[in-house]
Amino acid sequence: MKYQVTATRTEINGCINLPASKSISNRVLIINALCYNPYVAKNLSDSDDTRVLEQALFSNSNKFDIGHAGTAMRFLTAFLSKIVGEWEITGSERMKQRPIGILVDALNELGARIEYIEKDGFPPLKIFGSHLKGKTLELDGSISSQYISALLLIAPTIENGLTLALKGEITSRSYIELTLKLMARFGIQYKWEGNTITVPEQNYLPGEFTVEADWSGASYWYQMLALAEKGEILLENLQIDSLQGDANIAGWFKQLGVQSTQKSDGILLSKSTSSLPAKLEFDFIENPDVAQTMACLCVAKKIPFYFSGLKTLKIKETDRIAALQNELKKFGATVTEPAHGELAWDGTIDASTAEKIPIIKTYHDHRMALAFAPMVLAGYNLDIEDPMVVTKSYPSFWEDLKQVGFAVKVL
Ligand SMILES: O=C(O)C1=C[C@@H](OP(=O)(O)O)[C@@H](O)[C@H](O)C1
Ligand SMILES: C=C(OP(=O)(O)O)C(=O)O
Repeated sequence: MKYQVTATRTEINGCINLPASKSISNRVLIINALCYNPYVAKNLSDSDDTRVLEQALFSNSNKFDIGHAGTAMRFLTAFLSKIVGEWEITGSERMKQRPIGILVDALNELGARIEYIEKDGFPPLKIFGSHLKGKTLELDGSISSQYISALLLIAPTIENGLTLALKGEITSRSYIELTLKLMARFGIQYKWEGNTITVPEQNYLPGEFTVEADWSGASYWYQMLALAEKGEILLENLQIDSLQGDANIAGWFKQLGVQSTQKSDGILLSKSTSSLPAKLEFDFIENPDVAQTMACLCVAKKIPFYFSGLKTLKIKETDRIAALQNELKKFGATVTEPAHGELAWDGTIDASTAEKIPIIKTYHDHRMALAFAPMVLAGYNLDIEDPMVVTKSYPSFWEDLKQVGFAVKVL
């Protein structure tokens, strides 16, 4: 199936009820399971990634298929390692290509027994859960912060707690901070000094919790407002003062003419008259999930860019570097990869590769659909292939677009 997306006007106005953060939801689900919390978290995400984790945690089976959900795969692997029993976790074909060896080695060192069912270093996994004993582990922090978060979440419940000595350049540090801040909300004490995080053995304190609106999902509305000629969007329940690292984008978008004003019921996005920068440079090491938003925005606005901190993009839902290069070419933009983890564009549009109605491939990656659809506000007509990929993080995206006046037609 394809969607044909068209902007019926160049102004957008409306109130958007954003999805809840799947990153927060999935951490709270694990914490609640670890402390038998009698309170169900409020405003849990309705995304696929949260649904699969919730289903696994409340299932009577010992075999789980978590589809495309990276956090569910990593967090559940750590969680099941300390639950006595035999478990199997698998996922989508892509999940079977996303590495998990660093986490598996760490858990095996703590006393679990995890075996690879197909290929060494990758899901699916067979887990023989047992009593884990904590120690100091050296861990490569440069591949995915999700391994670190997975270990931290179970750390207080392991005999003697856990100390992680992180090696290499730490990627997605804001997500490690998110994990620790949420653990602290449930009573956990920890120390983070230099590259060493120590979590003593202790009990999580059950309690009530409400999940925040999703800042990565908000990025598409910032992008739309930056592209629209006029308009105002209220992002309901979104808070500038957030646990999520992607709240950084409120600052980034100032230079792109989008103003964020905190209101009692959310953040009001409005247009300011500031002139656009001649070139944009961003480091995505803390914010990998908004790289596609910014790349599509720059091409639509014809702003040359140099992006760094993108090394982990090749092992996400798809190889996002290649996916961006392939699809932005359909707009005439040749985006280069000057070095591993970098993307650059000189602002040139090559008419010979620009397509009249680009048909955007989504590669099983929600963020390809979410980041490309807003480009229609720059005057393009687009077709988006396999548009329901958005349910991984933002199930109501197409409905929200229609609500503010976009035409979305099934082809
Ligand atoms: O912990 C999390 O909730 C996440 C961490 C990040 O992954 P990496 O640490 O693999 O970069 C991010 O890209 C992902 O969408 C969610
Ligand atoms: C990378 C993402 O998710 P995950 O790694 O949890 O599959 C994402 O949502 O952009």
